[in-house]
Amino acid sequence: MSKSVIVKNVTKKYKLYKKTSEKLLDIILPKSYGEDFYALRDISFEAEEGDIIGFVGVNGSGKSTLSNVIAGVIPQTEGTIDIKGQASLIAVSAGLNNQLTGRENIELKCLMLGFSKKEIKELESDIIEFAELDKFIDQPVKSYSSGMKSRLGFSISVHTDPDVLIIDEALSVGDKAFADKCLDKMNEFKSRGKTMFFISHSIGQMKQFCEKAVWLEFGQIRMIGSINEVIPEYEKFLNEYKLMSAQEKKDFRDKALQRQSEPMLSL
Ligand SMILES: Nc1ncnc2c1ncn2[C@@H]1O[C@H](COP(=O)(O)OP(=O)(O)OP(=O)(O)O)[C@@H](O)[C@H]1O
Repeated sequence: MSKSVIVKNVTKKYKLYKKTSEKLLDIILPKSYGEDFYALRDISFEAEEGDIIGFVGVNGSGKSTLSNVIAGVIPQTEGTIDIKGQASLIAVSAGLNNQLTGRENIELKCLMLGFSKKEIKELESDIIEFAELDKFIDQPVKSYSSGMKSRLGFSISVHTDPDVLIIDEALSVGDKAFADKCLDKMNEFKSRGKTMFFISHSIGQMKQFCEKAVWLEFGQIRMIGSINEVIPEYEKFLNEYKLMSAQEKKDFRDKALQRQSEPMLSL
């Protein structure tokens, strides 16, 4: 098997400012203003062709940030990501221009991926049919429900045949029938040996679909392995986490963030 995605020492740092003036000072003065916040810290793992990897973790653990960084939607602050081929992100709000119609979004996304006008015309009807948008396809996307946006995003992504597919909570907003249709399409991709990353708060969907899992905790990898190893440990943690009081959750989070902000030791 050959490697399709290599994520090496990836860190994503944000600056948190208390006021806009702090942000301005940070830009114009050499002294640093604002507080560093690590949404991802020193993430490394590799995926093989045909791997289906689930990202799990409680809210704010960095799943979407990691998806966006792998898809090239946002840049990492440090580290490298090597991808064999083209990656495509499917997320509820990803990649659609709200001012354009559904049809214009199809054209724009396909043009950006290097398809010719003729190829786009050939793909268009399949994309619209799969997305079940019918007459709404010529309405601006800003008038779409979150389910409609998700269906359009999913349909464009799967029909442009990416090598690496990243699905971030995109199935959670549609209805069951559409989710089943998407799962069928994802299974087709799986049988064709594509690499996929899958994020869902549904542990059932994770177990059904993924073979491996990366458990993120406040921007760092807590565990990585087969789905059968990681999910039981994650569920055990979730049961304990759910029982924590708001203060205990805050202490747990503060401790993790404290560990995270300590300087990293290099080996
Ligand atoms: N643009 C930004 N500026 C500052 N902090 C950000 C930014 N985007 C994300 N973060 C922070 O990074 C952390 C990770 O966020 P992310 O959305 O990746 O988590 P998640 O695991 O996908 O959460 P959820 O399950 O709620 O979707 C959060 O604490 C979030 O507040």
